[in-house]
Amino acid sequence: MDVGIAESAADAASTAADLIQRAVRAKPEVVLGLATGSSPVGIYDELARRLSDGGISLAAASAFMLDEYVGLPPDHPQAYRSVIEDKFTRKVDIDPAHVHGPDGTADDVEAACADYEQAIRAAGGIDVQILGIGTDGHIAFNEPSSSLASRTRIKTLTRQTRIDNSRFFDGDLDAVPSHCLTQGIGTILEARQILLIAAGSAKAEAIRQTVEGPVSARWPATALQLHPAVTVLLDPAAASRLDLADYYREVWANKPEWQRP
Ligand SMILES: N[C@@H]1[C@@H](O)[C@H](O)[C@@H](COP(=O)(O)O)O[C@@H]1O
Repeated sequence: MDVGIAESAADAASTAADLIQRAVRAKPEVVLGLATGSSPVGIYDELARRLSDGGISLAAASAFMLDEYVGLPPDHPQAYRSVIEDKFTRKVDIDPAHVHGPDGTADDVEAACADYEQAIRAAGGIDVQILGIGTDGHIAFNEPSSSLASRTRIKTLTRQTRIDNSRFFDGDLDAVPSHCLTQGIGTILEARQILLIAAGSAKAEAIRQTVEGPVSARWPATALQLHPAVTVLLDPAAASRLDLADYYREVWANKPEWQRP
């Protein structure tokens, strides 16, 4: 795991955009894995800025979202399909027909999840998966106790996650759906490269567990320790509980040019 502790959340987002820009230049038909939530918004803004500067084009790219609420119509402002359009895809030149998400309105949930897995495979797999992290250590919506081998499926959200996300529903906990469709941890681990971004002290414990804790379904993001190409980009507050922060800073500062994101 590469752990980068930036001076600020904005710097972390800019470093993440560097990594994605490099991947897009190497493969214009890159397949991106998109996360919702507030954490990746800085990355999306930075990519949009670079696009308008001519530094990047996503015209040949495609994308797969991590997860979706069950029961919200796709045009609901908090449906992840709408959120990703608002925060990212409408600002860049990616073809909207090439942006995919799990179907949270499907009658046959199992078939919808199997179809989603098949669509990812048919696209050749995800090249760069962007991740945030929940305060309880979830990635996508893989809540604690999720199988580390799980595939796309329906999950029940924890009360903590619904409380955390109620800020997007005017603070109304009852308005936050109780279920979601989410890529599984096994699905996420098949991405070729994974980029997790976190900021703020509320994420510090989840980050400590993710980077330094034992691999355990109690903290689902710890499964990322099993992946060979993970970059974790943090602001100082999110990194504040790491025992080995000085070591990570030293490693990052001394990376040879070819190893830099
Ligand atoms: N399903 C999403 C996750 O993909 C996201 O990483 C996480 C953190 O959200 P935020 O970045 O807003 O803190 O919560 C949501 O519930």
